[in-house]
Order: sequence, then structure tokens, then C-alpha cells
Amino acid sequence: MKYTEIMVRYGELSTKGKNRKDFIKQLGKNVRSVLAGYSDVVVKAQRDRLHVDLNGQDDQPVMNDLKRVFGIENFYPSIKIEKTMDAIKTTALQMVKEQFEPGKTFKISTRRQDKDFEYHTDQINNMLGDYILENVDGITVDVKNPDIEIRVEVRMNGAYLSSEKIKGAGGLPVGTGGRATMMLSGGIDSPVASYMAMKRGVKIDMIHFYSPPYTSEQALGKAKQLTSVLAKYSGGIQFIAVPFTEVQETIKEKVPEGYLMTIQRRMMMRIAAEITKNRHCTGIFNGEALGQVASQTLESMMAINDVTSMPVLRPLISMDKTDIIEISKDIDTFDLSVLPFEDCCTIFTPPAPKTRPDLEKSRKFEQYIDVDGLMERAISGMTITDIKPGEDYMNANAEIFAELL
Ligand SMILES: Nc1ncnc2c1ncn2[C@@H]1O[C@H](COP(=O)(O)OP(=O)(O)OP(=O)(O)O)[C@@H](O)[C@H]1O
Repeated sequence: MKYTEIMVRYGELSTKGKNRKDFIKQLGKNVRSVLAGYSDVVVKAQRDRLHVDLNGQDDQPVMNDLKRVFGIENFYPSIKIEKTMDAIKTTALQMVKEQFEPGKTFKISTRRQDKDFEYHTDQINNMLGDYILENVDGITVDVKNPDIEIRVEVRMNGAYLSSEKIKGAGGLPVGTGGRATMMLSGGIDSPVASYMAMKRGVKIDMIHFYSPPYTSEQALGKAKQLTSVLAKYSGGIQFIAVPFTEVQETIKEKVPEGYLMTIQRRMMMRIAAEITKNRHCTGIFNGEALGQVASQTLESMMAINDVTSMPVLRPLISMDKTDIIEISKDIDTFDLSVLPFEDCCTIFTPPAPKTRPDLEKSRKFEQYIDVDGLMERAISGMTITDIKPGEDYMNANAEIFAELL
């Protein structure tokens, strides 16, 4: 069946009362941005549903892209036909026949927007139901739990029929939950945390620390590539690369070995908090999960969090690694995350970092370095890239990558 339109049902929006208008507007904007590559497609965000008019565009790629947009509960590929009972009957029968197998049940659900149409809702349901029963041997009606549901909408500009129901990404439209920064490494966890932040409607800017020459161009390319995969869920993400070499070298020189990791993380957090404030964002997300590594004990989090009053949000805090990996596979970041390029946190890692750093000692050892000067120089060296969904930051260096793998 060649579909002409995709009808989108809103997710949690329907429960949001007075914010509903903003949510619908934002979702419309997000859907338009994700489908911008299809020049013929027209998106209309209306009060109770959103309509994607395909205008001859193949439905499959559009539906694949729609599956990633947060704020959509379900969508229904539909076909627009002439607004006559004959046309409705013929198309409904064709739809049923495409799905019918012996023993299957069906139901007709009609909505009528055009109050001047010659039949009202119950009449349409009955007439169509009878027609299907007469023409499909062995089929029966089940109004509670049908195997096949044919939805008929009689609108002002035509009749629309749909049957397939496709599950959307759920969540809230990105942009309705405020704006925050995300500390993105090249690992498995922070891309998953980014996805979860965006799913709750938060628009994120990525902050990535890198330390040339200890970290390579490829490691930076990998973090950008992860961002371009994640941008498919939100349509465009700003990627902020912050040089961290001087900070790390200074800490290595001045701070006792057991506290290298804690002081590095405190500096990362300070710089991230300053960037977050300057960009008028109101929180910092990261990919920490309790107990995973030395920096992710409660004591460690307290020692690192000490440097800012900005909310630090950790969507993965109580998740098991296996569950995080499962999500990273689902959202297509896993294969990239496991590419073996070093992160700046893995260089200068002492053999035995303090897993339960002392807060007072952390504060004291930090005084051995010029916190303000280091912060200022790192922030003034940052670069910002606008990353679009699906943009390629890896293949340009394909040969170098192949050698490294
Ligand atoms: N180079 C970096 N730039 C920005 N943030 C970072 C960087 N390295 C680590 N982080 C942040 O600190 C968190 C903890 O990092 P860590 O390396 O301790 O743990 P991890 O479990 O390996 O995390 P990930 O899988 O996200 O790398 C990361 O999830 C990320 O939010």
C-alpha cells in the first residue's frame, strides 16, 4: 500500500495542560528539522495530531527518521482517498486482505471531522464492518482486542485510512525541558546519558575535554561522530572542545599521585560549570554510574561536586553496565564507543587513584595549582562546532583509523 500521509499521535504532551501549545510547536519544529532533507514533505502540527504529508516521498525512510523524534507516542501511515463510501469500502477491504490470516479478528474505528458527510460515525463503522464480513471469509469482529484495526478519518479535505500502528520514541520534545550541557567522553556511558537527557526534553550542548598530543585527532573525531549520531534524536548539537593539556600537565607536576584523578575531575567540573553558566544553561549532565570506577564512588562524587552549585545530573546513576550497553546498541553509539581511542581521563591515571578521596585534602591539594589561570586559558582555547545529524567526522580519516584498529 502506498501511503500518502503519516499521522502522528502526541505522547505525554496530552497531559501537559497549559504547556500543550508550546510542546506542539516545539515538536513540529523538531519534526521539520529531522525531515528537512525531504524537500517535498510538509509537516502540519495541529492541536490533537501532527500530520506529515508525504507528497509522493517514499514512506519508509521518513518513518525511520520519525522513530527517533522524542514526544511521539505512536504514528500511523495513512492513505488519503476520495471522500465517498465506495472508495472507503474498497480501500478498507484491501487493507484488511493484506493482513488477514484465518482466525484473525478486526475492528473499524471512525472519526468524523466533516459533520456534513452523509453518514455519521456509527453508520460508517457498521456499513464498513458488514462489507468486510461479507467479503473476507472466516473473519470475525472483536472490538476490544482486534488483530486488525482499520482507522477511518473523514476530514474536510478527504478520507484517510490507516491500519499499521508504529511505536514512536516516547519522551518529551527536545527543547521543552530547558537547556543543559553534557560532559561527553568517547566512552559508552556518556552518549547513553545524552540520549536519556534528550528523551526528557532537554536540549544539550556537548562539552568534550581533549589533551593533544596525548590524545589524538581520531579521539576528537570519535567524540564528534558520537555527537552526530545523537543529533539524529534532536536535530543539531553544538560541540564544545576544550583543551585540557595544560591543566593535566600542571596537576601531574604539582599534586600528590593519589589525588591526580580527583583534582583533574574537579577542574573538568569547574570549567564545565563556567561554560554552562556563560551559555545560560541550567545544569550539567554526565555519564557517571555509581560504583563503576574509582571516580564514581559517593565520596568521589562529593569531592568533585564540591566545586559548583550548578545541578549535576547523572541519568545512569543506578544502572547496571549491561543495561547501559544494551541502550548504546539500540541507539547506534556502541560500535563507535568501543573504538580504541584514548580519552584524556585515561592518560595520567595513577595506578592507584583514591577511591574515597577526602574532601579537605582535595581542597588543599588544589591550592598547589593556579586554578583561575588554568581555567581561563582552557576556556579561551575552546572551539565550537555545529554538528548536524548524521554528519561524518570519521571517514575523512578512514585510512588512519584502519591502521589503528
Ligand atoms: N574527555 C572528557 N570530556 C568530557 N567529559 C568527560 C570526559 N571524560 C569523562 N567525562 C565525563 O565523566 C564521566 C565519567 O567518566 P569516566 O571516564 O570516569 O567513566 P566512564 O564510565 O568510562 O564514562 P564514559 O563511558 O562516558 O567514558 C563521563 O561519563 C563523562 O560524562
